[in-house]
Amino acid sequence: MASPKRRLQGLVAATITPMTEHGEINFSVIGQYVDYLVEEQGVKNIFVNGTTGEGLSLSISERCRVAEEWVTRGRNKLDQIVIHVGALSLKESQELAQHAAKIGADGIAVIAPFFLKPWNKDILVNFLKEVAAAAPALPFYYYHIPALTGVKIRAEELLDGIQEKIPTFQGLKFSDTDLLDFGQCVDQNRQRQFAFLFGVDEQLLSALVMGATGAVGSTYNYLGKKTNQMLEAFERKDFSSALNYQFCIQRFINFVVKLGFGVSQTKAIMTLVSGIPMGPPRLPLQKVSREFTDHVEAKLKSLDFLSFTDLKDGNLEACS
Ligand SMILES: CC(=O)N[C@@H]([C@@H](O)[C@H](O)[C@H](O)CO)[C@@H](O)CC(=O)C(=O)O
Repeated sequence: MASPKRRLQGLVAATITPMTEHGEINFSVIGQYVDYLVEEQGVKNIFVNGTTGEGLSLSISERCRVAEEWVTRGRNKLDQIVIHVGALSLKESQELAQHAAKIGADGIAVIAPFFLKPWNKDILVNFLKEVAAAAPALPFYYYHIPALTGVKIRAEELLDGIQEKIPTFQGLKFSDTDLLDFGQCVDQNRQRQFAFLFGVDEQLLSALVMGATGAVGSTYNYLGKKTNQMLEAFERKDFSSALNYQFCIQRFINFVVKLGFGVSQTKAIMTLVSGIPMGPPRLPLQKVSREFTDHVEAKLKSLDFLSFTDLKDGNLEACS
């Protein structure tokens, strides 16, 4: 059975795949990106080639090269690197899983195939099992994101008996707002050392209360430091401060959600906050407008989320 260094916990940044203006992957900034996450955001775990990384919009060879670059650049700097290897084709998924093992990744994750879909739990588990078996030494995570895959099989149902079928099963990345389902995943698996990684950043505090052991998300690329403050407050049982941090983070996410928020916007925000060029997204996603960037920059400043901001006295929006 796979034995990770230790259970994956804390914040995990769902990495962006940096691209050039011509739509090619910009490998040259990944080293700088690793340093930024560790030094500026205090985030030492990453989730590569997922939704935020446009993993499903990359070719198989691009996905392998991106994974390789993160593993190489992250060596001795990052704690854990999980590679998302989900694909519509089982063969491709297995190839990606084998590759992740070969390059020394710390784990693999898989979403449900979403074109020809598994229509019940057993079929989905069989698919996941075949992928996991291609990398028998790597911890395996199921990536539950029903709003995007359209596969609505409840995570709680999926977890029932999963380790008997998939011995390397190590945890769940839960990108959904159904806290009943999430809570029951935790409650029914208390004896197991699974990682319960929540994936809705604006609701993380509620998931911590339910027993989340960590979180994977796009905003930890640039709000990692702030979110870590929330985790620390929660840890020391200072729930009032934890709630203040969550509300502060929500103010920002609520603002961008109203403007229209997704992977393209994440790329633009990360460029703005980190100064590292993330480039445009790949089609079918569209580059954001200049207007969006201007609005977001003003908001980030008002919340004191940009390090170079001079916070004005009496700024009620900023969180301490
Ligand atoms: C649908 C989506 O992209 N959800 C994000 C969240 O981090 C999301 O951006 C955040 O909660 C803001 O809504 C993550 O769950 C996705 C993720 O972890 C990934 O990129 O694999």
